[in-house]
Amino acid sequence: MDAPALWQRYQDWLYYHQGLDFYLDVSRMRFDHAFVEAMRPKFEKAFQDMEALERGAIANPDENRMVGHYWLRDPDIAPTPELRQDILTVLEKIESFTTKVHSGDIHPPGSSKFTDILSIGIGGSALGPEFVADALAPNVPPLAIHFIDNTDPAGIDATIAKLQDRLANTLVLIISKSGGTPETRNGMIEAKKAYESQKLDFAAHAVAITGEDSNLEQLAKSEGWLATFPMYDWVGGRTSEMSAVGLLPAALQGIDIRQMLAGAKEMDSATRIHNLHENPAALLALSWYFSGNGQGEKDMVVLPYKDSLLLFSRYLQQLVMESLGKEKDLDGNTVHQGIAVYGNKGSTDQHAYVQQLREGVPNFFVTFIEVLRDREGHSPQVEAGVTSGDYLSGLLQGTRKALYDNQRDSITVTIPQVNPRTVGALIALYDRAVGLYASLVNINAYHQPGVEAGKKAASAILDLQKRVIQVLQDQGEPMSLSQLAQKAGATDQIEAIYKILRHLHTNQRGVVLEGKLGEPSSLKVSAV
Ligand SMILES: O=P(O)(O)OC[C@H]1O[C@H](O)[C@H](O)[C@@H](O)[C@@H]1O
Repeated sequence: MDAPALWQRYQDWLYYHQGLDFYLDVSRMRFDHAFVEAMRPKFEKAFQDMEALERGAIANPDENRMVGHYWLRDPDIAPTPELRQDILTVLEKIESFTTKVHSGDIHPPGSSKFTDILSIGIGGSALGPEFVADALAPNVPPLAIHFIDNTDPAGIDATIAKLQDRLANTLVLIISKSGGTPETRNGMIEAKKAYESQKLDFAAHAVAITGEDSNLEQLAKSEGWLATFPMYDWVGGRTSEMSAVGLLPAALQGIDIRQMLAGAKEMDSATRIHNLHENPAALLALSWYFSGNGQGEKDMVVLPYKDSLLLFSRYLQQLVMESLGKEKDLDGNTVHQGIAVYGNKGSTDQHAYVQQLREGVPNFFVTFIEVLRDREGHSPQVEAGVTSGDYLSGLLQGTRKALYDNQRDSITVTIPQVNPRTVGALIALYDRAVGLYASLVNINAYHQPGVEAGKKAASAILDLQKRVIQVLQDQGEPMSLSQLAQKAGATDQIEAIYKILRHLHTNQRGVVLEGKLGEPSSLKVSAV
């Protein structure tokens, strides 16, 4: 396509939302008129599916649940007055709790104010709060946030060490919808021990955000924690940023959550429109479908050209991959759907892997996220008439062109600046694009059956570890791995036993391995 034709295509497809000052450009996705026409009936169905979902249909049939994250931004569209009231009540509770924490009305036992937050959660109970904190927390927030989002002991130590001197003034948020995720429970137990080691009352510092009647809620109530906030079964973890999961930590950091909700609500209205051309989420879903042939054949590389949006790619990775990565479609056919998502930020990544994007395997499309406002205040010149921000902007345009010239497609999302409204709008845009795309490819975007397999296998390994330790303790003599496996009744799991023992041995957990470590059959194992 020559330059005038490309400029015309750009103008024909440019989407602009006046209220949000938001642009979407899909002109560098090479779909043609025939493709768009062929997709129209599929989109009509997708629009209707989304309408039914918003009206309260069981859009997550496998878990027999409604899908209501859109109601959080506009409680008036909740399907019943009770649900509407629940949403409003929680929002008021978040705001009044936050006001009291900021004023010192709610304070830790030994001092006048909380200064820090330790947020413990994983997956959808971490990625949204982490992204929003990075994107929006003021430089000097009323409370500074820290995260434990794994069961890595060294990672837990590093976070607790940073907080050691301020633990007495740290508010701990335990976030888990199910209230039973082991990584989160482990983080909580370790945090509790850190409090106890300083003779601090953990309960007086702890807040739970969790589903009704979960183990975590029961624990919080029985121990008299500072507060609990509910999570509803109709909000999925990966779409929970606008529930208490995301709003409470954001509000405590001084982020304007009403603006986040307003931006999301505005984008929700814009993405409800039954018209491909006028609906930015539909344009995204159309582009994804085109690029990957409706089968995820190409990866989505997300490149925000703004440091504060770095974690957006990681946030989207869960939203897109956990929602769309499914073995079966809604009719039970095996389809192995999904779109792989990765990315960090531009221009930094241009000095890392963009070489491959330009010249290597053409198995991706890029989404550039452009932010028009460079910074607050004046920019110095780095060359005559040129600022650092001009460079960032030029590098984005240059990469987009260099990729397009080499048959690599891209989408560009443009926002005026990073603020609570635009971040809310971005989250809402992708919520809807994922929902529409799921309808196009006929899958349930709101469950995650595949995650269970790894959890079950991990719990079987921990059971095996207990059995193996018991056998070792009962047995006085050193044994070979195969003898041990036989006595534990697990001859088919000798490799797992070897790995368990190697880990216990390294951590001096009462197991000694003798022999050549790289030759498992030479090893003798005993308890000490
Ligand atoms: O909030 P939780 O119940 O602790 O769940 C935390 C995360 O873990 C699960 O395994 C799911 O795959 C995620 O969708 C979820 O967000």
